[in-house]
Amino acid sequence: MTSIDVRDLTKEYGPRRAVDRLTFSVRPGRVTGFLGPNGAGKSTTLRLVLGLDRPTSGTATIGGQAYTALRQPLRHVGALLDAQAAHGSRTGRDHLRALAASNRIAVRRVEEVLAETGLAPAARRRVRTYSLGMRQRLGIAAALLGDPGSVLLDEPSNGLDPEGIVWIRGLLRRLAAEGRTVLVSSHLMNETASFADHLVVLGRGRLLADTPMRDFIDARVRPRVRIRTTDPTALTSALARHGHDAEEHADGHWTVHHARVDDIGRLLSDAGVPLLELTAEEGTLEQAYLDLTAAEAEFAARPQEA
Ligand SMILES: Nc1ncnc2c1ncn2[C@@H]1O[C@H](COP(=O)(O)OP(=O)(O)OP(=O)(O)O)[C@@H](O)[C@H]1O
Repeated sequence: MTSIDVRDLTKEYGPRRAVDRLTFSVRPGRVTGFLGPNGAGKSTTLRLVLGLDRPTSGTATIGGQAYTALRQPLRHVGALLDAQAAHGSRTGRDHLRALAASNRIAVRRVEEVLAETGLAPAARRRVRTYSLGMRQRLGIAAALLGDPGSVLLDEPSNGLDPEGIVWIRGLLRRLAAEGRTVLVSSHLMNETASFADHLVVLGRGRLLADTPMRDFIDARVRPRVRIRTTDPTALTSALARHGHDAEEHADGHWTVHHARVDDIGRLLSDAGVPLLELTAEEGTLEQAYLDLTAAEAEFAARPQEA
């Protein structure tokens, strides 16, 4: 299966560097979340990978080849960049049939992707009558039409209802499990956390992180433990003996910061503290992402302060 390789990629629009010497690889068999604040350069990078724009310098390849060098590119890479791209006066089925014909894709694939994206009942309707969520599904159907080894999706959950969001999550996981290369940009952290294995994070055109999602979170958010007990005195003294501080909350539960549930559970058990609840509070992707981008903003602000 194919990797997407971005090497020293730079794109300047006049004096503005939208993408700045970016190097990363998107590997097959996992879902890579593509994150970064507004204007970080995600869409520009996707456009460069898809040959829709020319880099100022550097390269972006899919399975070692530039997109523009691929014969029948939809068979190699499927992309959803702009769900509004389909012609409003065509039916969903005709839109996909036209795409299949111009890319020498078997027409049976049209029915397969209509079924896969849940659009079969709406296939005879004109695209202009589609809701935002249906257009999004049509864009995803088009991306899957050529049964591609790589899939690039820009904000695929956009406009989808809760059922659609659950569906896209399963679809992304399945595409990765089939060995495909899956890159998904999103601003929704909870959503990204539900499907991504790996993250590539940009800030002001540069690479801020390229790491497994679990490592990304663990490196930035210290774990906490949530406790409820019938004996707060025994709890706080047992914790204090081991150098832990506990914070009490209005509803009576306690938080031990910077601590692992296994360690706290063991020491409270040894001390005979009666427990009603003992829960690991793992860091979230949102906390870790905000921590990284805040640090980046601080770094950006420093030269101006000097
Ligand atoms: N065609 C263009 N002409 C001039 N500047 C552009 C063009 N396309 C993008 N830019 C600029 O490049 C930078 C990166 O934009 P880009 O759209 O790639 O970011 P993004 O990470 O996708 O943002 P968002 O999350 O808002 O979609 C921004 O400063 C943007 O204004």
